[in-house]
Amino acid sequence: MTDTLTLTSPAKLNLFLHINGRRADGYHNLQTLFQLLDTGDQLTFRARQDDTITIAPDLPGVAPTENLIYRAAIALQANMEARGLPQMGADIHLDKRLPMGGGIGGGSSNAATTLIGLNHLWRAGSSRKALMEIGRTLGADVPVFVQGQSAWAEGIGEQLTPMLLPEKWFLVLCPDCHVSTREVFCHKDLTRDTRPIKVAAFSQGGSQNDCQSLVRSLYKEVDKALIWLKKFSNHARMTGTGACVFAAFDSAAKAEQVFAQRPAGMTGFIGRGINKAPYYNLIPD
Ligand SMILES: C[C@@](CO)(OP(=O)(O)O)[C@H](O)COP(=O)(O)OP(=O)(O)OC[C@H]1O[C@@H](n2ccc(N)nc2=O)[C@H](O)[C@@H]1O
Ligand SMILES: Nc1ncnc2c1ncn2[C@@H]1O[C@H](COP(=O)(O)OP(=O)(O)O)[C@@H](O)[C@H]1O
Repeated sequence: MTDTLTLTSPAKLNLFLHINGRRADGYHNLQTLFQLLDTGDQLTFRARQDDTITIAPDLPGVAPTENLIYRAAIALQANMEARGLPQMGADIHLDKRLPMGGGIGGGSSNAATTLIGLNHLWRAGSSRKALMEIGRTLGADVPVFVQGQSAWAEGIGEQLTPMLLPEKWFLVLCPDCHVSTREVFCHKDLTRDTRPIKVAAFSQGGSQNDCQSLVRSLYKEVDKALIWLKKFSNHARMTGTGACVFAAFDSAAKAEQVFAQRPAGMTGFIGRGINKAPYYNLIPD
């Protein structure tokens, strides 16, 4: 076993997102289908013999101790301490490729990849389930990335059923605006009373993103991107609480052909849907 490890931290899309109600603690019960993508950030972990955690480079607008990578490393250290295991540290390099705050889960994915990578490097011996529990304390979307499989999710996103989805090619557009997840969930006009559906209803086309109409009305950039993408796909949709929007295609060539025609100044990427994250086999079940 070496003391350096490089992992891809994948993006996700919410193929649909239904909000079924608000809980007493303010969080929302939802149903969603998480599709993992092969596109992601690159994280390199180098083990240290002392207990220091360093992360380079800094993320613009994120205090070093608020970086989800740091918070994940500290949470794993605390868990190891509670289990009487020796403390170790790490120098972590982040090659950030995914846009932040776009509803593609980059921060949550970075946290999950850190838990998995450091669990391996530090020989912490935690199970997938135990790491998912730690992940839950860091954010609603972290457990699905720790589980490392495309999945149907309920509850606040933590009740997960792995799904085998067709591995399509997704064109993702990233409108130039930052949508706060919290702002959307707190908004008085958010649709939050969608009736729960069964998994099969999704494949019959009975689904939507309940945040989409609200976010379109608040952010004209999202509205414009969706209007444009709908010219090429009837199923173009927003992911999570936005701002990114996506459409699925049967081939890379078709996705690239559409992407090449994108409006001037519009950024985005093409990613292949994957059913398992690249680091899936790093943790024993
Ligand atoms: C709704 C999703 C769909 O994937 O949106 P995106 O963030 O990906 O856009 C996620 O579950 C978000 O997960 P995550 O981004 O980890 O959310 P958290 O940090 O746990 O919560 C941010 C804020 O969103 C609200 N929140 C989040 C999840 C949830 N089920 N109900 C909520 O009400 C809460 O106000 C919370 O303070
Ligand atoms: N390592 C990280 N990568 C991305 N965002 C991070 C990270 N650590 C903290 N954040 C914060 O989390 C927010 C949400 O990030 P991200 O998961 O990329 O978006 P979303 O939840 O919309 O999919 C960011 O705007 C940023 O302030």
